[in-house]
Amino acid sequence: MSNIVAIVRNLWKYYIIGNTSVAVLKNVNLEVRRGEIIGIHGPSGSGKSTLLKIMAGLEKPDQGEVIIEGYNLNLLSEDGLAMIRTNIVSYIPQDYGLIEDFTVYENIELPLMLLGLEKRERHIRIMELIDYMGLRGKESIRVKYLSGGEKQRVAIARALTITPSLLLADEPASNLDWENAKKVLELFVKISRDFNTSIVIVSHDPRTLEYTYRRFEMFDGILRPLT
Ligand SMILES: Nc1ncnc2c1ncn2[C@@H]1O[C@H](COP(=O)(O)OP(=O)(O)OP(=O)(O)O)[C@@H](O)[C@H]1O
Repeated sequence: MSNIVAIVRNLWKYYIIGNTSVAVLKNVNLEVRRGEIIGIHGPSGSGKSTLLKIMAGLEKPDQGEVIIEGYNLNLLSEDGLAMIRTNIVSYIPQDYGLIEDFTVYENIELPLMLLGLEKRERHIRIMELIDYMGLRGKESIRVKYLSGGEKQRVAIARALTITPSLLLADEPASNLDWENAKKVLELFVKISRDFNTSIVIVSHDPRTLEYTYRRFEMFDGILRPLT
């Protein structure tokens, strides 16, 4: 197994805004090592979410490439990209990406159904994750009734159903007060230790960087290491 989980090489992305084409990622390069936590800090609109979505195979770059566990995402079909998302990379969107009317249990169950696990196996895995994330007792509560911190923990539990090599977290602490944000960030540290998962956390809050080992700044589409 290679020590490098992901390589982002010479990545460019443009959006048409009004009548003009605007570069939102400008020659972004990044290597993610196994088991490390990378922090990317930058203001709103600097391109952080766009980078994560491209790394998750949810959007395509205009130039450059992303290689995850040896797979060049540019060369994969839609089925291939779906395989990456169900087996290797988990992306946690800023709005958690949960189904608000479903219970905690049902939200965590969905990806396990996609993986084709039997009901009994699903149950064992769901309860393991519920315990791991400190959500015991909340299984049958609909997500819409949970606090922001609890929703974030359900979103992380769902992302962990596959034990990903790479976990991409978009502003995981931004909707939380700092006490709850710290608990979530400590969980990411625990996950990287327990499963050797590589984690990329993007945030506009510089305090988030305290929980990461290698730090970068994104400004106007340019990614630079922070020293
Ligand atoms: N699908 C899209 N179509 C057009 N423009 C887009 C699209 N997605 C993002 N943008 C623009 O690209 C720029 C970068 O957006 P992005 O969401 O990557 O930034 P961000 O750093 O994650 O900010 P935030 O934290 O506010 O989400 C913004 O100016 C945004 O308006």
